[in-house]
Amino acid sequence: MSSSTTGPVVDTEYIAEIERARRDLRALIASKSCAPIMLRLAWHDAGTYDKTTNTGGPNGSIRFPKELGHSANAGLKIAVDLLEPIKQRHPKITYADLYQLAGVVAVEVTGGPTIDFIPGRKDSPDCPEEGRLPDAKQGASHLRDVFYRMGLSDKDIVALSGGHTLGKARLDRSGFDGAWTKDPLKFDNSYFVELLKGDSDGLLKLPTDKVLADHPAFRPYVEKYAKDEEAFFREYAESHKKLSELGFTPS
Ligand SMILES: C=CC1=C(C)/C(=C/c2[nH]c(Cc3[nH]c(Cc4[nH]c(OC(C)(C)C)c(C)c4C=C)c(C)c3CCC(=O)O)c(CCC(=O)O)c2C)NC1=O
Ligand SMILES: [Fe+3]
Repeated sequence: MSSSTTGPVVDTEYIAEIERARRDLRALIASKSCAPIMLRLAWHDAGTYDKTTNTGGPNGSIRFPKELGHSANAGLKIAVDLLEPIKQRHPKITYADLYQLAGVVAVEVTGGPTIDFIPGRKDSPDCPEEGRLPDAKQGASHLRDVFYRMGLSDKDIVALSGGHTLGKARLDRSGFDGAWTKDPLKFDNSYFVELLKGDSDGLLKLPTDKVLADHPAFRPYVEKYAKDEEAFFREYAESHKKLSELGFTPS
């Protein structure tokens, strides 16, 4: 059976290859300062998961032009193309594993928490329909619809949104502009500190960011993470692992 149906055989050689790819990813991310877009790529591959149909999720399908063409994925071909040479150097590693490993490394090399990574995701030949990722212009019920569909919780919504500590929005991609934090290449809890400050000094807040501070179900987590970076790191690492393993049963 090919790995496309049963997934890769995760033997000692595959695990050794993963560690070699992890080193290549550290070098790539350091040389290109591309941690934010790598984290966004990992999320956008995983964030299409539907627990009811067990479709979508971290399966490498975002590499196909059809899914890259979805409006929420604008700009992500840059990340896919940056990773292709690493895929060629480590052909046994599935795209699904490579993209999630890139997201884990992106968080770690920018000062964020260590995230447990279990390999073995298989690549899918199928792309999910457009519209499964959240729309930044909507509010709490939309966020919950999307994240609950993935099998994630209110806590996951807030913790994962903390990933906006990295990177920036670009007008030509999403229509939004600017960074969420003062240091977009540092993974820390400043996203939550800025959220509680309200609109200030030219930093970005999407409608889906603002709702985290306004909605009673989300605000307690925002306050917790703004006050206690270790708690944010701990709970972010749990949510990141959960999202990166949607639909995947680590063996
Ligand atoms: C919770 C809802 C949510 C929404 C609606 C969202 C939307 C969103 N996220 C980003 C960029 C964006 N997003 C992210 C991490 C990210 N993104 C993301 O939402 C998903 C995937 C579920 C949509 C999750 C769950 C995570 C968590 C780590 C990074 C690191 C960057 C900066 C990328 C860069 O600098 O190039 C943009 C700007 C795209 C651009 O202009 O290049 C937008 C519009 N991000 C959100 O969190
Ligand atoms: Fe985002």
